[in-house]
Amino acid sequence: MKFDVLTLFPETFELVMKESIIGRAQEKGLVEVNAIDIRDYTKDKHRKVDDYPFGGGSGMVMMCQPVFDAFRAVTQGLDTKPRVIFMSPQGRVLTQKMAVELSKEEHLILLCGHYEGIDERIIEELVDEEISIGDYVLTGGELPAMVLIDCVSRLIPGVLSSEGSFSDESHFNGLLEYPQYTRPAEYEGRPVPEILLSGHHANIQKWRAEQSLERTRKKRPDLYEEYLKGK
Ligand SMILES: NC(=O)c1ccc(NC2CCCC2)nc1
Repeated sequence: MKFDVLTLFPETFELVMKESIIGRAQEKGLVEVNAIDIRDYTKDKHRKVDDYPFGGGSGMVMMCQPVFDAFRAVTQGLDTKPRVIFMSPQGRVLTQKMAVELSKEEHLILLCGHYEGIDERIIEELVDEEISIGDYVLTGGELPAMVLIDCVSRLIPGVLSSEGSFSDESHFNGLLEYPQYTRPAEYEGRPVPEILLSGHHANIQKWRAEQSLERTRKKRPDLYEEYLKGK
């Protein structure tokens, strides 16, 4: 899986994306994250990437030319146009289901805006879909892009050592995950639920399924409703 990220802050990506799981996935050649500096594609000597909004208003807007040319540089020579995602508060809110879909793509281009936004013609012409990581506004699309890369990459076979653990994790089966415990069996007088020490795998599985249902009903009644409908 290849992510080409069009951004004004490529170094932020290199820092975060070479760490831990994503870093190891890149070393294994399972994931490739390229940060492309939009500013490298400006045409003027001041490397200008933004300008005042037509019609007035506060803040600056990212201009078309550097983004169009950065996009063309990334896509030239490709026989198919990769899916282009603009990280935006107006986008479809990212869910685990969407992450599973996206993890099946070979190549994604993520566009990170800054300032007050980007020229609408970029969205009309280049963007296939807008994705949001939640209903709040950020100063840039870089953090949302890193969130998307993280939750998509971990679904790619070989990226996580403990594969197959997806079926139980939160949101995978539409429910929240059961509680997790590790050694010691008692910490400052707080015991681990007996059932987990019993070695009865069938009973443990049953207990975990009940816990998932119970905590989803309590913490996320919306998901619980969905889950009951789907049954
Ligand atoms: N909720 C989000 O995923 C999100 C994405 C981008 C953003 N800000 C960017 C969008 C264009 C200029 C700054 N804010 C919020």
